Formats: sequence, C-alpha cells, structure tokens
Amino acid sequence: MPGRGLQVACWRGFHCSHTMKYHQRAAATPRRAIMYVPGYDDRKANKAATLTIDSIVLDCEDGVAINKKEEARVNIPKLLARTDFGSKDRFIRVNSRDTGLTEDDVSSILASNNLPDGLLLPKVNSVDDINWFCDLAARNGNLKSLNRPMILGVMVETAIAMLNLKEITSFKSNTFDLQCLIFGADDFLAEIGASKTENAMELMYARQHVILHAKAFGLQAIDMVYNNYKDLIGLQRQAIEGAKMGFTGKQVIHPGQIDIVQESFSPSKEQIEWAKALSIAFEDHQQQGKGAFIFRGQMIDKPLLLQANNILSLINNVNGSHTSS
Ligand SMILES: CC(=O)SCCNC(=O)CCNC(=O)[C@H](O)C(C)(C)COP(=O)(O)OP(=O)(O)OC[C@H]1O[C@@H](n2cnc3c(N)ncnc32)[C@H](O)[C@@H]1OP(=O)(O)O
Ligand SMILES: O=CC(=O)O
Ligand SMILES: [Mg+2]
Repeated sequence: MPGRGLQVACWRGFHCSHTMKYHQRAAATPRRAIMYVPGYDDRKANKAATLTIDSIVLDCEDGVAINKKEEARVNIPKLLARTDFGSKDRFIRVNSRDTGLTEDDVSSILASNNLPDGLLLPKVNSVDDINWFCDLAARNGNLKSLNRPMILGVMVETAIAMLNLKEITSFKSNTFDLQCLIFGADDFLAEIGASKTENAMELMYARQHVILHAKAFGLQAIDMVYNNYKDLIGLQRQAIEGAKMGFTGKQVIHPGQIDIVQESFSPSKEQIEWAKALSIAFEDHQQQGKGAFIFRGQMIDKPLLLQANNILSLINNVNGSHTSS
C-alpha cells in the first residue's frame, strides 16, 4: 500500500499521544483521484486494475441498481481476492443507513478474508450514523484480523450533514481511522433543491464548509464528481479550482478523467522549484535574524514557508506512493 507504514505509524501516534492535535493526523497516502467502479462490473474492475490512479471505490451504492445490489456485495470480496490492484487504495462504498441495506453489505463484505483498505460511508447525517456503522462493522466483520485500523471515508451530501460537520469530523475510534471527508454534490443539490450551473456557484459555500472542517480536523477533503465526463476542459477547470480552494482530491467516474484530476492535484515543476528555493532562502534569512524578506519580488514570511512546505510534503507523498508500488 502507498505510504501505508507511515500511515499506520501516524495512527498509532495519534492514539498513543493524546496531546497530538487533529491537524497532525492527516494521511500521508495521496488520494488525488478516487474512481467509482460498480461492484458487480468485472470488466470495469479489471480495467481499473490496469490504470494509474491513487484510489478506487468498489461501489455498492448509487452506481449500482437496486436489482444488482446483492450481486455487487457478493462479487466485491471475490474481486478483491483475485485482482491485483497494485498500490491503489481499495475502498468499498456501502449503502447508507437509511436504505436498510448496510447490514447485508457489511456481513457480505467484512466477513470475507479479503478486506479492502478502507470503507466509504455515504449520506452521513450525524456522528450517530458513523457510530452506528462502526458498531455494526465491529460486530459483523472480520476487522480483528487486521493489524491496523480500517480506513474510513465519510460522505456528506445533505443539508443536515453540513450543519453537523464539526461533530462528524471530530469522530474518533480505536478500530476506524477517519481520514477523508468527501463532498457528495449530486445528492446535496437534490436535497437543497438547487440546479447545477456551469461554474457551480450554488455549491461554493458547501465546498468551502467541507474544506474548512476537513482541515480543522486533519482530514483529506475530496471534491465533487464532474458528471459531464467527456468535457475534459470543464473537468480541468473545476479540478484546478478545487485544488486551489484546498481540496486534496476529487471523485471521478471514468478512466478518461484520471490524468487531468491527478495532475491538477499535484504541484507543478515550477511550484516545486519555488518551494525548494524559498525554503532555503527562508532558512538563510532566519539565521540573519530576518523573519520577513523579499524573494523574487514578493514579501515572504512564515505563512509562505508553510505553503511551500505543503507543496513539498505533497510531492514527497506522491513520490513515496509511486516508489513503494
Ligand atoms: C454521484 C455518485 O454517486 S458518482 C458514483 C456512481 N456512479 C458511477 O459509479 C458511474 C461509474 N462510471 C460508469 O459507470 C461509466 O463510466 C459511464 C456509465 C459513466 C460511462 O460508461 P461507458 O459509456 O461504458 O464508458 P466508455 O465506453 O467510455 O468506457 C471506456 C472504457 O473505460 C472503462 N470504464 C468506464 N467507466 C469505468 C469505471 N468507472 N471504472 C473502470 N473502468 C471504467 C470501460 O469498461 C471501457 O473499458 P474497456 O472497453 O477496455 O473495458
Ligand atoms: O455520491 C456522490 C454525490 O455527488 O452524490
Ligand atoms: Mg451521493
């Protein structure tokens, strides 16, 4: 798994040191693009295995018709057993609590010896939904066989979830490691009765709200799906916008979206060069006793160093995940 050693170490550190702050627990594993693959669809799963992507989500939820739910939940453990997905993070998205289908998903998927790296819980409305799911999984699943906590991604896609984000993002558990907060924009639009516009201005507040809470609690923030999968220019515009806003990755639905999204969430060569040069200049000026100085025509002080550090740690994580694959 990409960066798995570091990730486990971080988690252990989190539970050993109660003084560690939330913002220090962010996962080192890059999840720039996470792609949904319907859980019953072997052809798409086999295709996904050949692609260069950070994470895949084997889906039991909305990518799967109601009459295919059983097929998906039975097929996914078999897929995990026989398919080499390389260094990709393998998530499973179960059905949400309100559907009454989660219990069957959990007993089929987590009773298997072929567990995924992580689980996505959709349509979470409150921390109670997460506690309910974790209890269910602990009772019915094979989680004790893992020598690490199960990674958890929580999808927020309702108005009430937005109001409850603080308690949702502060969720902690011994068996689950909440790492990602994922914005389900399509369900959110339906819930609030809005229509998607070209520049998605109707979603700006919710997107920022998700980023704010994810970052306050050290979680990865994953941006919305771009449905018009043949429009690569629009995809790139929205992906770059999301990256600039502070999202760490984006959900994708088609292989054609992967490269653009992963590139949009990776620092450019120019940014890396800038960050390295700035770090050196900052250190030199610190030694001269200067907290603020001019670098390439701009005033630099500590916040700019922290921004440069973000770029350097992202590229380290991306490179680390590729060398360990
Ligand atoms: C709001 C939400 O919840 S989003 C999540 C729920 N939605 C989904 O999961 C949708 C996932 N995506 C898909 O099902 C499909 O990409 C569709 C329906 C959008 C388009 O399907 P198609 O028209 O069949 O795609 P297309 O013919 O362009 O596929 C090209 C190749 O990519 C593969 N492919 C397409 N989508 C995927 C995918 N999601 N994962 C893996 N492979 C895929 C196809 O199998 C095909 O490969 P192959 O011919 O070598 O086997
Ligand atoms: O599940 C994703 C969404 O956009 O809704
Ligand atoms: Mg949804």
